[in-house]
Amino acid sequence: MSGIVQFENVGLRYGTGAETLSDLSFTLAPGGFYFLTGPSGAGKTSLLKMLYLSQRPSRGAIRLFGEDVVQLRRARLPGFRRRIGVVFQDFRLIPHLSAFDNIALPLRIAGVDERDLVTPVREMLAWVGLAERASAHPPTLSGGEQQRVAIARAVIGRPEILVADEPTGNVDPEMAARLLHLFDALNTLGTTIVVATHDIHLLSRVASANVMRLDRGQLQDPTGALRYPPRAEHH
Ligand SMILES: Nc1ncnc2c1ncn2[C@@H]1O[C@H](COP(=O)(O)OP(=O)(O)OP(=O)(O)O)[C@@H](O)[C@H]1O
Repeated sequence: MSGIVQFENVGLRYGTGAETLSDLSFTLAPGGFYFLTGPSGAGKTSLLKMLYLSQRPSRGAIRLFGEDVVQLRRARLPGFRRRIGVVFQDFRLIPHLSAFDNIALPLRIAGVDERDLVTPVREMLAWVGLAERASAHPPTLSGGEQQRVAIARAVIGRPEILVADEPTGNVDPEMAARLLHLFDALNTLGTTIVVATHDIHLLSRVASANVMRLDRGQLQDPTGALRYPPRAEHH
């Protein structure tokens, strides 16, 4: 079955304790919008880490873009990671770079000419409501402002997959709706979106979204829609 992300019987165990995640089997369709929800400690962040290749599973198979990534050679990891935008729960901004330069980073790494990156970075700053804060450094920004810089940095390179861990945890409901609209717009352009959130109000805001629910380390998928998606969505 074709999917941009495929998990098959994936389990994750930290150390020698019980499995944190067990028997995860699901397929994400290219161009889909997915929410990952579940109680605190259910394993949402752990699942996302395996998805963006910062954590190997203890068992099972993971394929991204049709390729097995569990046995991937280290040298090939950066090539895969470039195709995935990540909004980390703790932002991971570079403190000595301005908001502008943090957001420009993926474009600079991709070799985009300096003249060509000013407009997209400024547009992205405006999108997340930080046009006036372009030269501010992360330590001088509020939590919500840092979160918005992190989101702008994750989406500016138009990644094929966007993974966001609680991306609206530090902003008010109005800004949360605006950020979700940004994800929706990116989704319309073809990016597959995976958003982990506690916030059940967010879930109803994207009409086409699928909801994946984690509980005690297992994915609740009563309809089987995740394991056997009806078809890829086209926009
Ligand atoms: N690096 C690690 N080493 C050991 N245990 C870990 C590690 N990371 C997470 N855990 C444990 O795995 C479980 C799931 O954590 P995880 O952060 O994935 O949950 P979560 O659903 O994202 O929670 P939250 O919504 O509170 O962020 C927790 O019991 C946590 O203590």
